[in-house]
Amino acid sequence: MGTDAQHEPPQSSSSDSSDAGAQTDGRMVSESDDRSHSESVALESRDLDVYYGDDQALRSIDMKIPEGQVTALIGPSGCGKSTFLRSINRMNDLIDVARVDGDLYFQGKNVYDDDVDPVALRRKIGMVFQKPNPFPKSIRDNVAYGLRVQGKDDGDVDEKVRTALERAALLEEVEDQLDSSGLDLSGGQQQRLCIARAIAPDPEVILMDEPASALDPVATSKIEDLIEDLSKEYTVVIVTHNMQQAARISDKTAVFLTGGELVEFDDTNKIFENPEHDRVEDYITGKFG
Ligand SMILES: Nc1ncnc2c1ncn2[C@@H]1O[C@H](COP(=O)(O)OP(=O)(O)OP(=O)(O)O)[C@@H](O)[C@H]1O
Repeated sequence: MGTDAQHEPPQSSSSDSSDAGAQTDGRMVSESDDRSHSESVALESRDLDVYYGDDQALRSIDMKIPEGQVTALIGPSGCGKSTFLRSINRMNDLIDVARVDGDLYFQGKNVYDDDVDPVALRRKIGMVFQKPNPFPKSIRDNVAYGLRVQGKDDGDVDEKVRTALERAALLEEVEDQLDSSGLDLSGGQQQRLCIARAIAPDPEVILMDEPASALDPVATSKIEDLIEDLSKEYTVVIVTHNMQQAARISDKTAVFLTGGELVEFDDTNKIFENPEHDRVEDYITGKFG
């Protein structure tokens, strides 16, 4: 990372919620938008490129992801949505051929700086995957695992496990079976268990890669309600193939198109009702993708 003015780190996203009407994403935030009152930046990518070997998957991505909101990443298959999501908490580090250029700021710090510990980073930026992947352990131990890896498993583990299950809208359904295997739950319950595991260590950000795509409509609807709830406490970034889902649950939408380009990023209503780019309109209206 350079030290010139162009590469000055952004101000850390404080919890200051007093700057309603402040400039964000180059636009004035309307005071009439309820959620904009607390719109500070949680994550910011600058000129982010990602390569797999010689193939470039993302091209010069600049994006400011607001704190305490749901940001949806949409676009056709292979356009780089998951790659971008994984670059936020350095999951791409686990792919041998992946290489990242550019900056990704979280709390005012470039997560690609040499002194950042990716494991510690992932405790603050949790992740939920497409396929529910509970451990072959009890429900309690699945959630407690999230605490254990953060060394927060002292004292009131049970209380913390219950709190996480409650936040994940699962407690009521599993209260009497905390010692049963997580694998015995339905797909939708397993996904909420994975969400409970991700939020147990109290992260700041939750990344979700198509978290409902393997679920039936009822389970999907529960996950969508949960995501909206979670955004009251966490910043949520979600990859989805389902445009109706993006329109229903997100505050901001980023549209990636083939070639790994971020074509448009704006309020979800604007993207779906009046996008700036014809290519985005074509995608939204199903002309391709
Ligand atoms: N582990 C990998 N090794 C090599 N190339 C990869 C790897 N993961 C992704 N790619 C390539 O990077 C590009 C972007 O993939 P990515 O999975 O990020 O897209 P996506 O928009 O999430 O796609 P989908 O909607 O199908 O999941 C694709 O061309 C893909 O083939």
